[in-house]
Amino acid sequence: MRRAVDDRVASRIGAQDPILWGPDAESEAAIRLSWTSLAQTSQPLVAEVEALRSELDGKGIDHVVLCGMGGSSLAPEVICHTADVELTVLDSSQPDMVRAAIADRLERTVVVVSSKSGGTVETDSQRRAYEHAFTEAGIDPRERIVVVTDPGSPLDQQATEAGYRVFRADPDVGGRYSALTAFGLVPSGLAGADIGELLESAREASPALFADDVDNPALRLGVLLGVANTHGVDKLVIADRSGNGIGDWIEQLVAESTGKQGRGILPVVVPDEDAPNFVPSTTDSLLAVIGQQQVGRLERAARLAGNVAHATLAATLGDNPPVDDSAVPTALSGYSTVVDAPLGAQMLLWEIAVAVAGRAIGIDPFDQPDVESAKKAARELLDGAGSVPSPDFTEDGIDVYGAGSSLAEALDQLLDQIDVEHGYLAVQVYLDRIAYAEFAEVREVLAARLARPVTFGWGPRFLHSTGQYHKGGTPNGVFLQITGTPENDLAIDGRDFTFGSFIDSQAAGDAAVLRDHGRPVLRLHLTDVEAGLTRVRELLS
Ligand SMILES: O=P(O)(O)OC[C@H]1O[C@H](O)[C@H](O)[C@@H](O)[C@@H]1O
Repeated sequence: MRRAVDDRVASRIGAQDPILWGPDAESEAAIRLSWTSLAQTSQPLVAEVEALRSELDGKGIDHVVLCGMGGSSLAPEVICHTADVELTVLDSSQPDMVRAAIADRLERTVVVVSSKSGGTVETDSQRRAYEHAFTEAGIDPRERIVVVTDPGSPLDQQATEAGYRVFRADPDVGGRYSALTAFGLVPSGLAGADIGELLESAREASPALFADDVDNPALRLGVLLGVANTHGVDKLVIADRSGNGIGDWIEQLVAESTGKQGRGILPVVVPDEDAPNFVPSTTDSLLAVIGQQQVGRLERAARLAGNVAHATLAATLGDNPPVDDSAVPTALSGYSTVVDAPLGAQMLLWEIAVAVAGRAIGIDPFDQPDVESAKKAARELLDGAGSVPSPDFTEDGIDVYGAGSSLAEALDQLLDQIDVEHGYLAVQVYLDRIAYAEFAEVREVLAARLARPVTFGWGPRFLHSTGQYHKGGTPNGVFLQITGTPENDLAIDGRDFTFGSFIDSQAAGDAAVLRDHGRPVLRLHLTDVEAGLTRVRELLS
């Protein structure tokens, strides 16, 4: 901790010093650090977004849909939940989900299409689906589609040509650090969240969070994560009691930023501190509680509501082992901490902490080198260049892609491959995450059964988050992939593939890349989703 203070890490991040992560990361860092001043630089957006909201309100357009993936949707989702305003987030290529979103209040809907790169296929396909639906309904898409992208991206060009309203974001901010740019602010502000207050809370907290001070909570959290990781503690169990989904936002920030070069921190998001993996925890996990709940019965956790300047981390760490390079892993594993602050401040706190941790771990926290490999494999399958896998056998309407002669045996074989000291299981479910939301409870069942960290992700959403870690991070995961036949497929205008073939290729492409990386994968394809999920749940219990 003292070294981070002496090296002025926090203030140098604030001053956007690109050399902090070493020479290999310098060129990327040089174009990725503008997030540190967004509390000020994004200010002009507040009035612009408010003006557009009033204009739309005046026309009776009050249902906001956000089409976007990863960093382009996770922040607005949290901001709107926290503000208790409605935002429909469409971050899927699952055809039933796309169709359900489009069928919902189309005549009163404005669609924000958000993509930093402007080339994400899910987002492009969702835009095409809405353009088609608006046109069919006799509604001019120019009246209803708002685009957020980086200047000069392919989406910027298409949208400008089409005559859409375009918000151009700061290109010197990466996707997962873009919460306080147009990516977080435009959809949230249109949905009715107080984005001025969000920026204000980040602005107020900035001096404390960029201070070279042992009591700086962002620095303390970052050093704790980094030091623990270099001592083999490579999981962070996040008890998200906030109920606003910030756990999923932190998950992307931590997983994509740190999970590369065979290293990193696996975030394990659980609903509260009673959940398996939080209690009991494993010796390779740190614990964090997010939210305003009483956590007094946790042995070492402290509670502190209110301003981040007095944040709990400082209080908690103050009573506990010094965080420096001599700290032994046993002192750090199972270590609990509590993060609680207004949302804008909390986001900035985590961003700084992850940048600090990345420096300690020795990786570039601003790139995501392994996400592209799965996208490429999916593209090859769609283009007919890759070979479409065939199931090894079928049982009870479930196509099994993996070893074993029965479904039960295939599952047991997969679970047996989890390393008992350092392994984890990732459950990846490419289904309608609203219709089958309850299936996520299987995480707890498996965590209790296996006594190892278990993560749960909806595909393709997780591909833009933990997907980087699964392929590039510490190689100790095993993967259970569940896909399903949709109720109805959906065509995509101007494309020679459908939403159904796209999501299939995404799952098969990711499985192929995971296998290429030597990771065990079992894919179960449910030809009857309801019945298949019931059967899988029975077998996993
Ligand atoms: O905003 P976009 O360019 O569409 O990117 C959406 C997401 O795509 C990729 O998966 C990246 O790994 C993510 O960091 C990013 O947030």
